Amino acid sequence: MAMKSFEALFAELQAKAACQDPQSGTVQLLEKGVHTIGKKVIEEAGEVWMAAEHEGRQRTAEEISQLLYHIQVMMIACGLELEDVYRYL
Ligand SMILES: N=c1c2ncn([C@@H]3O[C@H](COP(=O)(O)OP(=O)(O)OP(=O)(O)O)[C@@H](O)[C@H]3O)c2ncn1[C@@H]1O[C@H](COP(=O)(O)O)[C@@H](O)[C@H]1O
Repeated sequence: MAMKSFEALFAELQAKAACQDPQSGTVQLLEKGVHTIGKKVIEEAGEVWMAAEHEGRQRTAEEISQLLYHIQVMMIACGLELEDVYRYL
């Protein structure tokens, strides 16, 4: 399986947002706005917690990937670049 880095996914999502690809789930989610995206972030965070407590390493990794995705969608919805976040790390 081809691995995708956090940075590569972010670049892909920014490109999708820029071209407004109507097939893209990301574009559809961005249209719904920060309130809906925020709910997905919380939902995925809860799923990470539950997986970590009860579902093992692989399910936890999967849920974390979904949380990272939704965090990136939130960043794009807020007009944030990777550097805007990285400067606080
Ligand atoms: N990495 C992801 C990714 N992770 C999670 N998700 C979305 O998050 C959902 C998971 O949420 P849930 O756990 O609630 O599962 P679900 O019940 O299927 O979710 P619902 O759609 O019903 O809310 C998935 O169904 C996807 O819609 C993702 N959607 C897209 N990507 C990647 O983003 C890129 C752009 O995708 P598109 O915008 O769809 O072209 C591609 O590289 C994709 O692989």
